Amino acid sequence: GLGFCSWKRQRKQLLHPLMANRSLCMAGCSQDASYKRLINEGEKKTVICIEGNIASGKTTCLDYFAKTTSIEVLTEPVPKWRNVRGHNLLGLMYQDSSRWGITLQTYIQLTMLDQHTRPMISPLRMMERSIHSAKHIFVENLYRSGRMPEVDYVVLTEWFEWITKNTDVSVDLIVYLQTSPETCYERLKNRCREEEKIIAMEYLEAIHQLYEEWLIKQTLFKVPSPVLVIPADNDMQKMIEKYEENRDRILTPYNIQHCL
Ligand SMILES: Nc1ncnc2c1ncn2[C@@H]1O[C@H](COP(=O)(O)OP(=O)(O)O)[C@@H](O)[C@H]1O
Ligand SMILES: Nc1ccn([C@H]2C[C@H](O)[C@@H](COP(=O)(O)O)O2)c(=O)n1
Repeated sequence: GLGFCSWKRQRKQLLHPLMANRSLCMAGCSQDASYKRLINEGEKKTVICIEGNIASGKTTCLDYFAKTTSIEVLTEPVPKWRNVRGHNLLGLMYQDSSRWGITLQTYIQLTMLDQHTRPMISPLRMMERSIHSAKHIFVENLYRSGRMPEVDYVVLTEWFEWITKNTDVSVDLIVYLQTSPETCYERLKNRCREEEKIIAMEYLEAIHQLYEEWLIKQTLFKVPSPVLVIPADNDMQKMIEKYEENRDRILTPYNIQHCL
């Protein structure tokens, strides 16, 4: 019928050395989500999310693919987070995360929903992060570290669950730029974003641990798609080589490759 992969083919993907383990349930969820999009829009569209710690090189990676392909590239809407009708939510959050963490994350959830659901202008969309990592990494970290009250966490969770059930925020492939927190710390200092000057090594370590639990160990929350892991501690030249080596795997996710 629609040409989706069989379970057998989905499972073969586990054999690729760069692919992180994934549960059987995930494969089903991914199929359902893709199916929903296909029904809704009449043609297959593919969404690839670039994930990784703060300053791991996601924007740089997206810029590279934006320059070398004709796909649609959506960077994280950080400018919006820095200026919501004159309010800098990112700055407020870093000044006082217990007070403003919930405010920032509520707005990030909205802006990521907007990114996921806006009409696609090309058959292939590459996004920086996703509504999934906003919830499973950043909200989770605020809650676990005692900087988000349980009542705020459960309200955000209810919103997130409603969104994932009732809208199409599906993802076909997660590309995880896997870095050490030390590398991110160095890159963060070089990037020198004003609001982030306060970020300590411990914060990057906590985000790193959550990413590893979510995408590598797959023990945190359900992963919404297959995961391609690209070690990303290397210099720019080496990273470009890795992007080229993985170009086909990134731009033609396995479940799409075998079903067209
Ligand atoms: N492979 C790399 N080696 C050294 N510096 C890098 C590399 N990739 C990105 N950078 C630099 O590190 C900083 C963070 O990169 P960026 O792409 O903005 O990360 P992210 O979008 O993940 O936060 C930027 O100043 C960028 O120029
Ligand atoms: N859900 C999120 C997403 C991002 N942030 C913060 C982390 C960074 O300071 C900034 C942008 O992230 P980057 O692209 O540099 O990795 O936004 C957050 O607090 N919550």
